[in-house]
Amino acid sequence: MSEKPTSLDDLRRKIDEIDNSLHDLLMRRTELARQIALAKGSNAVIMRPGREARVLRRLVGRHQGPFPKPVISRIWREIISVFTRLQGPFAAAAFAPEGGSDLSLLARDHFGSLTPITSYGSEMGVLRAVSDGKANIGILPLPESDRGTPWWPKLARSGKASPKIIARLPFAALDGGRRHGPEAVVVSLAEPEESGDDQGYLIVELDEAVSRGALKTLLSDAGFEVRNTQAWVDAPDRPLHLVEVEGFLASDDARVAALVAETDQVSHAWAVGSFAVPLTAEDLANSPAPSTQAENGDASDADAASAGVS
Ligand SMILES: O=C(O)C(=O)C[C@]1(C(=O)O)C=C[C@@H](O)C=C1
Repeated sequence: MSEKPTSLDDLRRKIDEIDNSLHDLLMRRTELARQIALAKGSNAVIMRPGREARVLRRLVGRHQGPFPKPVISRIWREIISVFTRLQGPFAAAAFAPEGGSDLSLLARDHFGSLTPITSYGSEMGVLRAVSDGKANIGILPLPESDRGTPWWPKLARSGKASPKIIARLPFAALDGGRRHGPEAVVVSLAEPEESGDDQGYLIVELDEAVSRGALKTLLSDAGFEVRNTQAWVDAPDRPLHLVEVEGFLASDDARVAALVAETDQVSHAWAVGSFAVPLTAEDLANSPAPSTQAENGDASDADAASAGVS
């Protein structure tokens, strides 16, 4: 004898109960925002990118079932962004040139529906907005995607008003981490924060022409695992190299000072930021879970869920 199906009314009652529980928890979480702001103290940095990455990695890592992981991340990005704004002023400046790649959309996906985002037609405009304190964060194209005059040499300055790279977007792409859309870095006057799986950027100014291979050897002798390098002659006598390295790079990393002190060819070096490594397609793929559609042989919905949303 087949089991009597639960009535639609009963199922909806269960959904109402679950919605109420979720809502109660959200209100309880919100009450903590005020306490968190107090615990940080006045003038503290509100946004903590390392902590945010850890929260998202933990939730995506423990997630089970067909609810798409990129949407789990999206929901928490909304929550975390509201929490950031509940603790103090928080606004973004995004590079969005006319007819070019509009990074304000990427910023909206990551920093939620309510974060004020101002668009700028030039990378320098974004950097200035952050340096002048008009925006807490700036969204810029990946340094390696620069075709004209690159923006990253502007980070090679000392002093407090020089923005640093603190995050990379998208962290959990809605296309399931397949990297089809635009990518960006986030800059801020706040220091980057370790997340447990990071990559760093340093800028190296050389006294003389050094081949890419020789520069890599120099850097690996100084203890860096180099992933990528970009070169730019900022002024006739100022060859700069942007170097992406494995692992977190704090502003006061002793290897950076040692590179200048112990290497004849390097005249200056700056640690210019770090970012939490974004979630990959593998991280964001849903593990197949028993579902009625799958059991009934309707694979299309289950496949769409396991691949993330497109
Ligand atoms: O943990 C903190 O420092 C918080 O402010 C909380 C929280 C969150 O909502 O989880 C919000 C903003 C921070 O960037 C990181 C995390």
